[in-house]
Amino acid sequence: MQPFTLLVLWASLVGFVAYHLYKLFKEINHERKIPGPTLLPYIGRVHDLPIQFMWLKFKEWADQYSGTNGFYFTEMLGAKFLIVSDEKIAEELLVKRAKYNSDRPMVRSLFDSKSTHGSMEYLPLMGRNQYWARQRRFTHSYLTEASNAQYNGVMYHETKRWLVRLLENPDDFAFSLEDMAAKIMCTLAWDDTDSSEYLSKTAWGLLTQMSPAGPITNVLTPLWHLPMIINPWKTAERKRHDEQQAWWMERLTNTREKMALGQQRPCFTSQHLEKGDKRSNLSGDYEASSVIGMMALVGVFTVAGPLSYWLVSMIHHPKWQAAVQKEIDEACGGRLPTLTDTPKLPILRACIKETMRWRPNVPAGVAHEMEADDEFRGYFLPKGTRILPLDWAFLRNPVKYPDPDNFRPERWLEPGWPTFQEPLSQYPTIKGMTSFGWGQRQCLGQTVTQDELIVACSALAWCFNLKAKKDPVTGNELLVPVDKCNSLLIIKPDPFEMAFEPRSQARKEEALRVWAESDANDKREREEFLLSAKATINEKVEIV
Ligand code: HEM
Repeated sequence: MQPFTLLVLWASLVGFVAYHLYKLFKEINHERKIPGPTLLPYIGRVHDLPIQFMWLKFKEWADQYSGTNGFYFTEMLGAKFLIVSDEKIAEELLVKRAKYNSDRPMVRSLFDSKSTHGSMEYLPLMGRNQYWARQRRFTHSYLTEASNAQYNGVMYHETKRWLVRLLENPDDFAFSLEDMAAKIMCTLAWDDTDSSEYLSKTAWGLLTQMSPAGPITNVLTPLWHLPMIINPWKTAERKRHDEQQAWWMERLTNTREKMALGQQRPCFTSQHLEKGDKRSNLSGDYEASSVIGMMALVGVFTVAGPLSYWLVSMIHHPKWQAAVQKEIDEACGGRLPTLTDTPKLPILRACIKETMRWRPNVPAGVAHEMEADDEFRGYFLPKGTRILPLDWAFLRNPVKYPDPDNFRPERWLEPGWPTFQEPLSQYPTIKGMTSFGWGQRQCLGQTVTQDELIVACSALAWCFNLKAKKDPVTGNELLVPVDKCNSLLIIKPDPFEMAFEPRSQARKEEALRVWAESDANDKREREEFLLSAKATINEKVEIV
């Protein structure tokens, strides 16, 4: 071919592509479109959205584009996002229009995250389908029953164990904190505290896999479709998934075996197996092991986040730490607080709530996916749009939360602040915070979270002065960062060092004593249970 002909062909091709891209650019950025950052054809806005601390960029765009709407639009590799920065809009879209705005977007790096094909594995990620409906009912009833019945004892027991672990090995606090949350969930799910370490491991495994900051296939989604043989992401996920499911199933099978021997104390799994599948509509063992496993798993990183931030906020705000300690000492007369003291502890509750406002642990929010086209405030929203309720923006609204960047628990305690509510025996409460999500998908763990935080944070205040650690060489205080954290969907602070100073020798001794007593009671109850099981079996054998 002649060079001139080649040149003309090239020029035509480049011209065609440029015209096509320009047309597309005009189309996706047309005037009547919902405001938002300028989009590029095909990639939308993926090029300058950082994977790390994504919620900060979303908030920056909200300040630029939300205006009086309280929302803006963006796109990433074809996925459409309506980012909501005003909680009243979230209420309208996700509560009032919940009927068709309660689906979930697919998580690319999980197999069948929405259970569209019947995997039945991850309740919080499921589409709005039959599995979600029955598992939500199941989870709700088990968590409610647990809160009405036995779980306070489990929380007290594990908190006492934690205090002693902190006394004996304070430098391991990040591990023992999470392990305490895991032990509570393991006791509720299977009455088996030995599983806690593995539960935490699987919890972080799943959380990483489903987060945009996890495998690259969550952002560059086409990579997921490479053939298995050259696809390291799929291979790794297959292994993680299969191990996790096998472990959940093994927990259920072990429970059943122990029940047959009369050696299983009550727990979610034994309760379910006793009732049988019909009562709950679950399809069988696989689904039951998954819904219970998922409940246990979710209860680890969700509670570990605010509890870790509690340490950070107390170290940085000694005045509030002293106020919480004084309140507890006066209300409880020197003994370890319990949940029955809650109405008398508004300062404690205010500091917990303010910690969750100041450092929310799901800062980007959890997306809902639209199941139908909709018209909202004069704008067209196509089916499949992901509605992201940006919690970081809600909780930094300067009208509702004056001085939003600072830790100000008085906003919950003093008349004159927009968020003040009476009576203080009931408020502040973390239940209903925007951080727990919206409408039909609202979090089912609010009571567990509130109870666990009250028990654990009050126990810390009762036993310790939480302080910065001193450098052994220079004697200078080691900085505890306030803004260093991971970037997963649910966050916690990066590892830091701190000191747990017992408030007095007497408190230290009392903490050791109450744990020894609780441990001895627990062991005695377990032995008695096993003895009575043995006696029942012997009786049955004699009768036969
Ligand atoms: C600080 C603690 C927690 C926070 C901030 C939190 C936050 C959330 C959020 C934002 C959602 C999604 C809501 C939506 O889509 O609108 C959610 C769902 C859920 N949460 Fe929590 N959560 C916490 C603790 C827990 C705990 C301790 C449990 C259980 C033991 C739990 C169980 C669930 C379940 C099962 C769902 C799925 C609900 C559904 O999809 O229908 N959460 N949570």
